[in-house]
Amino acid sequence: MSVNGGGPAAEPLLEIRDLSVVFDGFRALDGVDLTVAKGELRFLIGPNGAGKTTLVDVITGLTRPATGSVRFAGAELVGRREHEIVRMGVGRTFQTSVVFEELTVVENLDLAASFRRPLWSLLRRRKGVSDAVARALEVTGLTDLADSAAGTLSHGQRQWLEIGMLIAQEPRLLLLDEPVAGMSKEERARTGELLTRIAEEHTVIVIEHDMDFLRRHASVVTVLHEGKVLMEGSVDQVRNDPKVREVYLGRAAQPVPGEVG
Ligand SMILES: Nc1ncnc2c1ncn2[C@@H]1O[C@H](COP(=O)(O)OP(=O)(O)OP(=O)(O)O)[C@@H](O)[C@H]1O
Repeated sequence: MSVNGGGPAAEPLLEIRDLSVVFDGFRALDGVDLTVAKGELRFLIGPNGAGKTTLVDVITGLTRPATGSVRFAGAELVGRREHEIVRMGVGRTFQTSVVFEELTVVENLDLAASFRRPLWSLLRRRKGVSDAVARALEVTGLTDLADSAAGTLSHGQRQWLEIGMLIAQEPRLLLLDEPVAGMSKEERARTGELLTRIAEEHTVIVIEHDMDFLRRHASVVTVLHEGKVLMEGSVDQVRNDPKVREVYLGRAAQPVPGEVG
């Protein structure tokens, strides 16, 4: 389905075709097709167990699919190791924190940045912070906290640091898993601005359940359900789609998109 108003098709960065993942006979993903254009900020939603995390796990090389292909900037990712995929420019956040509490904000960013740097450049003495670290500090708004220990940050600041650690690796594609979970209203608003800023220079895929956040910040939304793409469209199209409403209404514990936020 075209969701960009019929204009010239943007250059695809991620092209997923016929992707299936089977766990002990159970199809966690079942023939998923997904195309994300360069520079897009794409939201991925779906009820619990829809396959969102599994999809990100396949893109990042953590899980091997039974069938299908994942092409990133024209190169096949299926069959590659996780660290190789990171080096190719795909970064992700995890639901569990990867921040070193006793290190400062800038030290955490520097460590993350060094992950993609060739060994010879690590052996050279560097003065001050690298461009990638300086940019990550600026984009996340953490410059004033650069020398604070990560362990002293608030929950929101810590989430921004994790996003900053990804940016410091200068990925072309960022995959963020529920970046506003547990955040205050102000922190959510700041995170929305942060994502919009990041999407100016990167392609971003965000798994997010928070409908209020989606209404404010999402443009294109892909809905997964039982391992399949149920639909793709604008927030309004998704909210008004009878199939999507049924999927969410069928699960009393989850809000219908757009009605509870
Ligand atoms: N390693 C695994 N072994 C067996 N089943 C798994 C494994 N990982 C995921 N699953 C199953 O695959 C389905 C999809 O899980 P997944 O975590 O991708 O869903 P999700 O959309 O991310 O859900 P949530 O919103 O709850 O995180 C679920 O039914 C889950 O139980």
